[in-house]
Amino acid sequence: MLPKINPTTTEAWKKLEDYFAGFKSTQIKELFADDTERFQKYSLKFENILVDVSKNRVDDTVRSLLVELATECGLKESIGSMFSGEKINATENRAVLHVALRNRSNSPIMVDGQDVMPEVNAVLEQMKTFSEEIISGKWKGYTGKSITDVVNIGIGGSDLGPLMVTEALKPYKNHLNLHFVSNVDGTHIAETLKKVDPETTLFIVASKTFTTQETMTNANSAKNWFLDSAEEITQVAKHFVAVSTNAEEVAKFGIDTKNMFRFWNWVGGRYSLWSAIGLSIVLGIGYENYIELLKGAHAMDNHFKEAPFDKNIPVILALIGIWYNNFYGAESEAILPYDQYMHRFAAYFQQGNMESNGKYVDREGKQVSYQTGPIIWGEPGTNGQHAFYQLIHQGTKLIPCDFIAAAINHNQVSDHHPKLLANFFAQTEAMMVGKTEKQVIEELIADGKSEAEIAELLPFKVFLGNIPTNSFLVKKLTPRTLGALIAMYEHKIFVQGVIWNIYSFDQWGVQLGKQLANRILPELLSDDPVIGHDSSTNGLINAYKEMR
Ligand SMILES: O=P(O)(O)OC[C@H]1O[C@@H](O)[C@H](O)[C@@H](O)[C@@H]1O
Repeated sequence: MLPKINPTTTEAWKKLEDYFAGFKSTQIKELFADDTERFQKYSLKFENILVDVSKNRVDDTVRSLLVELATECGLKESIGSMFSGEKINATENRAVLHVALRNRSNSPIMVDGQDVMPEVNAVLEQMKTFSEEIISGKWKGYTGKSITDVVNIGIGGSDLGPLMVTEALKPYKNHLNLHFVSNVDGTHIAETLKKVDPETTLFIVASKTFTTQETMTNANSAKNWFLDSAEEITQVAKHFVAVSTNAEEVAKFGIDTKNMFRFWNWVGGRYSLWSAIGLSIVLGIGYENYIELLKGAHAMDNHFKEAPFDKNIPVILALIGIWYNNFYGAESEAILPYDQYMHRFAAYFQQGNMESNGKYVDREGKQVSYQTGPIIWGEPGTNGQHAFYQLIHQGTKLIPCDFIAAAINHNQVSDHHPKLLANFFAQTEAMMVGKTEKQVIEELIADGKSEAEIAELLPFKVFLGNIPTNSFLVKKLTPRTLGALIAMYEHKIFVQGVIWNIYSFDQWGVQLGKQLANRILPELLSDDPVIGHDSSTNGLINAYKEMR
């Protein structure tokens, strides 16, 4: 079980607070000036991934106190508890074992006295056989044609993971066209159905619970659309498969449970791309590439389990995040991949982080007195540079940024890649060094500005700098590398949750909106005026009824 330690009561927290008082205005560039070895000391290597954390407001004392904090908060024991299948998701009484799904060394992992690995491997085998039939064209639709298009219908973790990964690994894609439908807005399914042919389309209904309103609504609409052409209900079996933990609901929907790929309640929705929820990934890039993704994640799992905290990449990243979140008061973190294929990566970890660590109640059931999970956001570079970087450089908020790029681009188009990377390196440097008054004056003189003009423009052109960044430079974005990167961020989230003394694997916060929507839906369908809510909600609903 996870310990219940309020981090602010630890010795390390108090030492960090004391140290922070004297350290807080330290400039990162001064830390470099004081130590020519800083890059070597503050960068870590994992396979083909270089993680440079040297451009942070962290010195040796901060790093060792943060490591002390992790130790005092019982991180070592907590990692052991997760990997050994203890029910660390206490509010749902479940183990947390996405690591078992990618446990390529196959060592036994026990839940309730039973090794889960044989079942994990059996589902992988089922995914392999099925995907080979679809990809090779052996699997035929109801008119005898092979499948050309796959539509994944899911939302949240049952959508974002497969979508992000299949976009990131597009260079590994086969001939199948992948589509993802998540939003209950009819536009999403309608626009997708315009692009596909019922004779050659496979629908994957991906839902852990198989009760999610959006997914079931989209799945029913897809089934009705299909039956408009196919007419025979038995033909659904050739075009609809399910991925779920809920066999009963799958059968009720009309999908034969032999066309169901199962997973288990110890897989959290936002950690499920490693489970059968990854079926659309397997179909899109082939089984072997999917296994490479799992292997990369497994290698990162082993690093996380075994490396000492001061050399442990997810641990160091988590601790640096806590330093900014809890001591500097930073409210958000930006994830900025300089890789167009990774354009959904920030969105994916927005759910990963914010659903996991967006909690105000600690593991004792008490309201916390300190900040927990940060707001996560981001877009691919260089687009962000021409949109929101202004605020990062010269706004009033501290935004620590993660920069991710590959040394080798999958598309070697003239000099695009050196230009992309020049921007990557330039931004992390600019964020750290800023631009002093002296530099601005020199530039303005060189531009031929008068003294009066210089005095007027000067304050607007100064950059304070000292904005912290982590840089992740990978050799090439392969399935294995992507797997390792995803696992790295997952474990960072876990470490932070352990230290903040919260439960990272439930998501009760999404329930209230669902409950209220279920109450309002029948009100929208009737013609009677609505009076049971506050005056704003009543007013909006009644106005909607008049407008429609
Ligand atoms: O896979 P399901 O059961 O349809 O759930 C989809 C999503 O539903 C949301 O309500 C949950 O907050 C997510 O964690 C989950 O991924």
